[in-house]
Amino acid sequence: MYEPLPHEKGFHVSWDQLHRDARALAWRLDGKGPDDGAWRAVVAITRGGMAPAMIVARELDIRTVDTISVKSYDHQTQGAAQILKSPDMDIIGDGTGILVIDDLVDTGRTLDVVRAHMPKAHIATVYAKPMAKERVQTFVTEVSQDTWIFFPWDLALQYVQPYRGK
Ligand SMILES: O=P(O)(O)OC[C@H]1O[C@H](OP(=O)(O)OP(=O)(O)O)[C@H](O)[C@@H]1O
Ligand code: HPA
Ligand SMILES: [Mg+2]
Repeated sequence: MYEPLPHEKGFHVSWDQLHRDARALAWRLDGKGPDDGAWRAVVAITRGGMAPAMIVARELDIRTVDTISVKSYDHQTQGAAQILKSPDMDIIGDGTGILVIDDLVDTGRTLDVVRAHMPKAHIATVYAKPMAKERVQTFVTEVSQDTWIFFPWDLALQYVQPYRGK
């Protein structure tokens, strides 16, 4: 039975930060595709990879965008990763020239499933935890394994008590 990792720290990412970090990811990927440096298509790993994939596709002028739907978590509890929907394999082929984008890699279980589907794809994430960062060819920011990343689509502005007083 899988024991959830102890997430002692929280890393809260705003929309602005996510946008900056996804643009930094695009910058690292620019011109790094096979042959002439171009990428054939972007595949977003839903759902968390969709916003970063859109930003990367926009920056790199990639118009062919598909999705692979993988589910492995219910809130912070991990189960077996399963593919709920595949991309168009006529376009993807073995993955050569395909840029697969996700928001983060944690244990790497999601990417293992994706990699088996597209062995030659280039996998990139915005954030990476040390346990499985080698499963990703390109990422922007590393956070410790005991950090839970909170993405802007899971957050809302709210009042907080000042450190002192009520
Ligand atoms: O490296 P792993 O341990 O597999 O974890 C990383 C994956 O977990 C989250 O997705 P989740 O399954 O929660 O679905 P979501 O993207 O729809 O929120 C996250 O978006 C990554 O895809
Ligand atoms: O740190 C995380 N944040 C959000 N979703 C996740 N899925 C696996 N790890 C994480
Ligand atoms: Mg996900």
